[in-house]
Amino acid sequence: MTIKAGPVRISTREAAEALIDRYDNFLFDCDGVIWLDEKAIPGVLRTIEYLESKGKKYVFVTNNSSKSRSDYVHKFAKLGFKGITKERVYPTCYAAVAALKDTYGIESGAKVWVLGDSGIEQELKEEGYIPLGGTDERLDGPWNPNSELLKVDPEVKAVIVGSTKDFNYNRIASTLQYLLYNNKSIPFIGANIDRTYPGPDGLILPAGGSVVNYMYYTAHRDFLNVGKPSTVFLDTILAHNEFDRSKTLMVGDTLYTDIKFGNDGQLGNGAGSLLVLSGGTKVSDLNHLIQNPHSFEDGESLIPSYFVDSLATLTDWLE
Ligand SMILES: C[C@H](OP(=O)(O)O)C(=O)O
Ligand SMILES: [Mg+2]
Repeated sequence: MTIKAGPVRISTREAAEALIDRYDNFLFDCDGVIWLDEKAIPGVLRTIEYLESKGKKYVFVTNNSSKSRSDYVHKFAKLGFKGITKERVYPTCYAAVAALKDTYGIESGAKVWVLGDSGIEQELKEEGYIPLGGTDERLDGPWNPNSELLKVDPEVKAVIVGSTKDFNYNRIASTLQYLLYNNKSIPFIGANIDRTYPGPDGLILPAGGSVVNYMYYTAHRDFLNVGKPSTVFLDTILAHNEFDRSKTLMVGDTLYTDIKFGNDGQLGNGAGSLLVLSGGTKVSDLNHLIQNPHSFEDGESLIPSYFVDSLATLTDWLE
């Protein structure tokens, strides 16, 4: 299947070289770009090492809030990536905690209700916040209408909802109490809008956006999305790393998070998004978007500047 117009397919050595020459800094999405669940995508490590040898700078940006930055450092090391420190990993659990202070002025020491995995709890503790809910074992098991955790702690200052596989009725019901409390006045931070993520062997799995949107629907109130495609998140990452926006490329496998993130953020002077086809988006999805951009919300902002089969393909030509 061929693409009719729009993004440039990187399919030759010259095109790969020109692409890499054009950018100094790379933002890499993780699920579907670097790994599929616990397995690295073959050849990706080689590409990262190649970029490193060319003096390129890079960081990782993931909407998966289940793991903290320290957990991700371990995951990278386990998969053979060298020298990936905490400062180079931006999961949305980190972004959610940053938003407490930066967006809502909530000081450390405050209690925060969590519907999500330990990544959020760990990042909260690191900044001196007190997580409630989250992985608390009293929320495991069958529905308990007498649970003490259905009573709102009035000291809770915010609710963070993100990715979790432990999404059960006790957790939903307790979280709902906080989201409705005091005329819905407690800030509601969403750490993920992804509907699905690509698992191994082509399996498509529900992602954290399904959890966040469940709470959005049942509480009937909006949330602040702190993850991709938030331009606030992008600006923070660029500022931390002193990356020149015009020399930065976003590499991702999802159109409405990664590609929109690069496009809305005006990376690469308006040409700073590279779609890889190793994750959740197939060439037929891209074709469909290009042919019918107006049937998608803000469709133009989803079209990548470039696309390539996989990050690994770039170095297949270059070495
Ligand atoms: C899909 C997403 O992860 P990312 O692709 O942003 O690493 C997620 O796991 O919700
Ligand atoms: Mg991805």
